[in-house]
Amino acid sequence: MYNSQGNNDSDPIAEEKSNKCDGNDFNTQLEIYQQSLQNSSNLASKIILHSVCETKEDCFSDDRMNKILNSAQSLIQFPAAQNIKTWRSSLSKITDPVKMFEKSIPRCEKCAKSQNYNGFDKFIRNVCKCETCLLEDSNDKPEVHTSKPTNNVEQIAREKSNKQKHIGDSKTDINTRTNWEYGTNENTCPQSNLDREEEENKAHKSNVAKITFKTARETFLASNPSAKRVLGVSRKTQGKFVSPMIAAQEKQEKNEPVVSDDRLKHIDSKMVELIESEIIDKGTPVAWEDIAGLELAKSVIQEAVVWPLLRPDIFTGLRRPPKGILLFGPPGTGKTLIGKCIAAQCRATFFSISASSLTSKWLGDGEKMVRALFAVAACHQPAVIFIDEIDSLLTQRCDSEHEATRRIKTEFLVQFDGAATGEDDRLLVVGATNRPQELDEAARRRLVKRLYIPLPDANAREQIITNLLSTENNDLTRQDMAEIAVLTDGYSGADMKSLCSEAAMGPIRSVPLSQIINIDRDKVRAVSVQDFKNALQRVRPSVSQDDLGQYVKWNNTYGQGF
Ligand SMILES: Nc1ncnc2c1ncn2[C@@H]1O[C@H](COP(=O)(O)OP(=O)(O)OP(=O)(O)O)[C@@H](O)[C@H]1O
Repeated sequence: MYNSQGNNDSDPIAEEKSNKCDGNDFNTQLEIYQQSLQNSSNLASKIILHSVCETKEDCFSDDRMNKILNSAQSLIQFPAAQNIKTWRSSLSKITDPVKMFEKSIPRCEKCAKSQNYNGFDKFIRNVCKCETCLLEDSNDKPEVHTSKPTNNVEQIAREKSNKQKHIGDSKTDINTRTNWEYGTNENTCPQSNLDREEEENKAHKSNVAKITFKTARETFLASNPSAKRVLGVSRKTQGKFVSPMIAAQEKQEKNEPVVSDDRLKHIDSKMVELIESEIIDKGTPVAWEDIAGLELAKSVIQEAVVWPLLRPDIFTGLRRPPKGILLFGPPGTGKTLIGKCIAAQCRATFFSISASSLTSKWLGDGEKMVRALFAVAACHQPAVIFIDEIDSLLTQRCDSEHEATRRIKTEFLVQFDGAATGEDDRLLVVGATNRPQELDEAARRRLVKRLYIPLPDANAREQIITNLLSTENNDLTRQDMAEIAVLTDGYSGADMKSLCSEAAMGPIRSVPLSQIINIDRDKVRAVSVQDFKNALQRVRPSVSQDDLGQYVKWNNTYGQGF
């Protein structure tokens, strides 16, 4: 059926086989297989080819066999161009597809001699569990046949590029060649040809084995490159013991960020790293519409800081923006939201730190931290430094003040004065406090704009309810929401959020306990007015009227006056 010249013109068996098959169907399958060689994993390709061979075993014409042989060559990933000749000539003599694959199986000598050897099966499963192979597996760095020592992974990568080239060759073969010219046109003695072929075949098989078989470790590392990391450092047999702790430290030192900006030259690189990872806020940007009410505060902020930060060329001289603003008022009224919104509107980097963490968490390093914070912010301009609870940093001086706290405070004032002194600097400090009366005079003087952020009025509360319910299934009308807004006089923005969360739990609580795990999301009923009425019993306002009086008084004395 398939003669050594590869000429099948007069082969009646081949013709008969060809007629038996549905040519289109078979060609489609082959095409899928050939495509899979380029796009799928080797294993996937092998499986596809296996099914092609299995189902169409009795209908291979020579032309189709040519195609399969070409595909098989691509599949096996030739180790080196010089082996192509031998490989093709040996494959061209095989007519039975199963034998053809057997021949292409990378196998050890022991397996090859074994009576029970079922190469095709192992080829499909890509395993060989004989002792020789297991031994080879444990020496996880096989030698390769090139002059330069390389590892298996590099070798495979190189072979992949050879493969691409080879696939191109194969396609040409399919279209233009009917003869296996490499194997048949050689003008040499047949016996010596056979011997040489045998030797070359052996060498080739061992090369294929090295490439096709990967150790478990190599396979694992190929799919998990990060697994290459080891605890501590890797050691040689004669190597000195290195503690993982020291190694980790050294590694950290090596990984230190390159200090590219002069302003960071004298700053502790670990602090820079910490600020960049923990203090720079990368949360969702806040828009003005997200902040309910507070219209006056918003318009002052827009005019005083947002526009100047966006157009520093216009806002010069007397129009130069303040370096710092203070937002004061009861807790949970949206001061942090405003800080975030300023940063988002100015497309600025938002640094958010709580002053109390400087005096507690960073006590001892607080001074350095302040210096580092301003230096990093200067490198990330435009930047907004938001300091929550600024009162705990800039309290009025007293005799009992802790030395460390006093030093942090002094450093803050020094940095604040030194910051944004250049014409092009775009740095804004936003301080927030619930206890403005505790701020010292120096702080008040520096935070030029002092804005009262009061409790939300009825309209703002209604807007907060509307915003929060927009993502929940509810059957509240506008009038219901307005009524709830009236009932929540004295609630802060944060209180309103708690109230809505509590009400949203109503429908869940009405689901019988036995169904809570399996119930369909759509079957949970909508949030109702009654849920809000129940929630109002549980969530009470957190700000007292007495406190409010103090804010109003301070606002009248030091505030912006609205
Ligand atoms: N005006 C508002 N508009 C919309 N939501 C608000 C408003 N005020 C408060 N909230 C809600 O309350 C939450 C807390 O607000 P935020 O942290 O800004 O308050 P704060 O004034 O900074 O509080 P604190 O003084 O306790 O730090 C916000 O995440 C938001 O959901």
